[in-house]
Amino acid sequence: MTVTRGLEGVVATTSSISSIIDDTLTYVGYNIDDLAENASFEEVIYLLWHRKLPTKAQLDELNKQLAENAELPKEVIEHFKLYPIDKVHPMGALRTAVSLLGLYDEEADLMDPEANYRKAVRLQAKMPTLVTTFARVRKGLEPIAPRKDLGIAANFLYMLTGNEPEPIAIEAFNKALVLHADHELNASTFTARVCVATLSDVYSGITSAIGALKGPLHGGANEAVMNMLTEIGSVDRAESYVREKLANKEKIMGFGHRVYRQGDPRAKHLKVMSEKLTKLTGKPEYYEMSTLIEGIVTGEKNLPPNVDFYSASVYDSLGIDHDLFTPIFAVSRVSGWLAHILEQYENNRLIRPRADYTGPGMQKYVPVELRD
Ligand SMILES: CC(=O)SCCNC(=O)CCNC(=O)[C@H](O)C(C)(C)COP(=O)(O)OP(=O)(O)OC[C@H]1O[C@@H](n2cnc3c(N)ncnc32)[C@H](O)[C@@H]1OP(=O)(O)O
Ligand SMILES: O=C([O-])CC(=O)C(=O)O
Repeated sequence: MTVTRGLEGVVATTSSISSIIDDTLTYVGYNIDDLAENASFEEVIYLLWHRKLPTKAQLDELNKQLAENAELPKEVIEHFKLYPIDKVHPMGALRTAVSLLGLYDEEADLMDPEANYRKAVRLQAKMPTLVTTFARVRKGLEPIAPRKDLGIAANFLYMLTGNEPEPIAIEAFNKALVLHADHELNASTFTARVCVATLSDVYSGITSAIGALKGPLHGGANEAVMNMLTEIGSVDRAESYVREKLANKEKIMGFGHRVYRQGDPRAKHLKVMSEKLTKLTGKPEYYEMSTLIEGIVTGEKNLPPNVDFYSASVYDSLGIDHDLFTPIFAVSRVSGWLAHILEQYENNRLIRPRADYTGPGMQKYVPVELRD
């Protein structure tokens, strides 16, 4: 048996959702650069789920469905209040809450394609509300209900604070949502597909995917980047900090990628937003620190920044708590996970690879009282 560690380079499925070819990322053939500059997150959701951009009427209909489904069952809000709030990471809360949502969805185990699509709409609609509601409940604040007249980016920021966000904040947040929406067969998407390939339900698939995204080698890296910037604290400390880490063979969060070699095409959009927003909010040092770190890591290790690196200072500039960064990734990526889950159901085969056994050879069972 040949083992490919971490399944690097292994092609495990066909998919018509997104592609990474020669370091270029496309969603259904649309270059991510084009989408980041021009598209709303809702248009991208439609694109991923239907493999075409919506007409105005189709987009209006999707927006209406999302708005109608954004409120949470009151039981889920009450459940948040039972969590050991000061010990719970919001990704753990989100993973649990999505699983709980499944219990209140009468169609949870209904397997026909229309029912699965309806569940996709309901889950996508509720993800921002789950994150913002938990963020408020844990601070002892009243949850703020979603508004029907706001898109997902504006609504998220509104539900978090109760204030209507500035246009620049909506633009930045929408761009981040567009950039994180899908990424071929990344670890969390693969997890979702493995789960539903057993013909398990959509909620189980998304719950599993959230668990995989949480890790710091994947979506959890954006929070880890912010922790690093906070720990460094000032621009003059950045160089020695990073050089010491590299000398100790420690990883610098937000750098490197399993697939990209020349660089992650999403990072440059977030870098531009980070420069703009950190200046506007009077915290340019986070951008300056980031560019300095980028120069060192790229120079020393030839590792360019990935999507998580500049998203950290963007979200921080928007006044968002650092442990909500990865849940925000999930608010966006759930669109891709759902697209992949629906695609998996359409042409399903159980995903079950093999392991090359390296344990002991055949052994004889010895009763417990005779064992040394
Ligand atoms: C949305 C996303 O999921 S994007 C990725 C987010 N994750 C991070 O930013 C965490 C930091 N980055 C990493 O851990 C890795 O680059 C990964 C997990 C993203 C990709 O990893 P892989 O392709 O498996 O590379 P692997 O971890 O085997 O590293 C290969 C070599 O590069 C080094 N390397 C990789 N990333 C980094 C890094 N961020 N900092 C320093 N060195 C690194 C490794 O130490 C290793 O060196 P060695 O060969 O001397 O032992
Ligand atoms: O593709 C990957 O391995 C990780 C990544 O960048 C993503 O999920 O956006």
